[in-house]
Amino acid sequence: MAGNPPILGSEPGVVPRDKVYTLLLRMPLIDSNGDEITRSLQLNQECNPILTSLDPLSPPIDPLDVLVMTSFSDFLFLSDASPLLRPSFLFFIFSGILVGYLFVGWFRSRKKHSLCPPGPSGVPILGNIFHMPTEASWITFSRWGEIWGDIISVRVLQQPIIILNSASIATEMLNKKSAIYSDRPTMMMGGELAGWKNMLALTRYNTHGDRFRKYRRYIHRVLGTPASIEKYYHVEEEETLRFLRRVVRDPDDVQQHIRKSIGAVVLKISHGYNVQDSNDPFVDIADRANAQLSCSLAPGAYLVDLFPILRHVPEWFPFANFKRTAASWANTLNDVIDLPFDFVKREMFAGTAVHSFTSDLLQEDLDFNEENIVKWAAASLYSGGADTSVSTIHSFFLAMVLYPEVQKKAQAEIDRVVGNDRLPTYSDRENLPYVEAIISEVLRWKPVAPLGLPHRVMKDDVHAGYHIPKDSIIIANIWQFLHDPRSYHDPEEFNPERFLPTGTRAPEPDPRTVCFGFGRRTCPGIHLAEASVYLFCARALATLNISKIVENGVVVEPVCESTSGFLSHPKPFRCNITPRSPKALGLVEVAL
Ligand code: HEM
Repeated sequence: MAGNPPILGSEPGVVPRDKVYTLLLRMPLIDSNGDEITRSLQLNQECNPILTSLDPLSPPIDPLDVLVMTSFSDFLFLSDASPLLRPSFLFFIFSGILVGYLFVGWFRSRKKHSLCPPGPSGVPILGNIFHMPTEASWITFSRWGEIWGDIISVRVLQQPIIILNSASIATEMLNKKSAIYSDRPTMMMGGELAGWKNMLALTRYNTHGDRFRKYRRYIHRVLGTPASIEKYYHVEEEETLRFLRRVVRDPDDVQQHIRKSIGAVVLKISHGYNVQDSNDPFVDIADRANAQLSCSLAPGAYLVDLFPILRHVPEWFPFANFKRTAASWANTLNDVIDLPFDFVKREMFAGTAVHSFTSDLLQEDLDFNEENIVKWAAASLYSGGADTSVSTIHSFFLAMVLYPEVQKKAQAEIDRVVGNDRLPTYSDRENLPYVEAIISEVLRWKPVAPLGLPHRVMKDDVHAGYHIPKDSIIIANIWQFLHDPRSYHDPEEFNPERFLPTGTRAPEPDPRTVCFGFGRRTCPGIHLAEASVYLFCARALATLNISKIVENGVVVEPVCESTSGFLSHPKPFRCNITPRSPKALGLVEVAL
């Protein structure tokens, strides 16, 4: 090979096709004297590397001397001018490396895996990848429980996953040993590429423990006890009233009305922001961001979550749509983080800010880092609080359509305790045990997060005699805990009575011990969620009749299914909603 061939990318037009291909190295190669040897690497037709020194007079360098210093990822491919650089070739090299990597991982993990909990047997290297359900995983995991027991292990590629099918095992493991079970796995698509990793729900406990504790401390100060929620009761009361009014005027879009009102409650608490009646920019963008997060967390939706190495694929690469999607999600996320925060700062500057999570914390003398933590903690409230309570309240409406006798009983209790001259308030709650039992039953019947959020164990552990390898993902099958016939009689049935003790029967377990998660990751919004769900349900029962639609004399059965994402919602269903009486309508229409 004569002379110095041009470096691809700098002069792509003069590349001698099919003769020699030059790749730029991401890092220059340095010899033992610290001198730079070369910035490029060439491949001859047989793909053998030729390294040309920076000094044109010195002979070519033996690649064996220096190639060990590089790795595949150190090469920056600059041209598609040659067959070697075409996507098919890159794909071939890439696949080879991937298979090698997986094989070594599989070989190493094989022995340890034999001590893990039982589970469906997988295939070499890929493990149980083909067993993993993509729809309603909680049902499949429950069925596996019937075969392999309460603690199951599977492996997806090299990733061990432990599935818990018993509430007591989850409590023993995730609550009692929370010091090692509180991390989250890396979520490559949503967390790393789109940037959600800074939200509390995805924050790593292992590597970002300080940040995690600050988030939790700040949120605890504002929402940590039932008493701390009391100062937001007026917000809940106003929003439930707006909600009822919207439902009475437009009963066909109840889910949208719930979403808007719950969004308004959370934004008021997190940023002191008053939501507009329609097309509110903050609610719209936050809902879009939440939908994107939910999409990114759906198991198996993105290959990059299974093959994290794919994150290095450049955006222009064929099949790299996920990179472009992640970039667009990152933009939505930036808006959701920055816009409401900037709003608070503007209001504070103008002296018109009202009390809120963000404005209260910004009163303190915070440095840039602390301010950033407040900003993300406030956004974490919205992302954690909006969709969850919406799903629970929507499930309540579904239950009332399907179980009219339950509705009548609750209305009778409200009429007896509250009367019909006013709406129920928080002070009535302790005198409304049947309404309280309905709320417990909704939380049990259709849990919002059927598999919670995944935990990750930070150390090797032994639990119930099984080896739980460090870095395993732990999935608590909350749906199964709440539908376990060992704890709940006739679990598919919506039956609030199960929570009311009789002379001969103790109440069944309170779903709150599991439906809000475990250990140091337990939902920090539990008291706010409880307050919202209670008031929305009690006031809806006091003022509305919710029933099946009758069309041409035929009763239309509502759809009674749930969506499959990591947050599960009732699928859209039709129902008939009317004011209970002219007096109830008057209470709803009262001026705010
Ligand atoms: C019915 C309503 C709700 C349910 C059933 C629910 C359930 C859950 C569950 C299961 C988790 C995961 C816990 C774990 O990893 O073990 C969680 C986390 C979380 N929830 Fe809730 N939640 C609800 C409402 C709320 C509300 C109203 C807020 C805030 C205003 C909120 C904020 C959060 C946050 C920030 C996390 C992440 C905590 C962390 O990772 O440390 N949630 N929730």
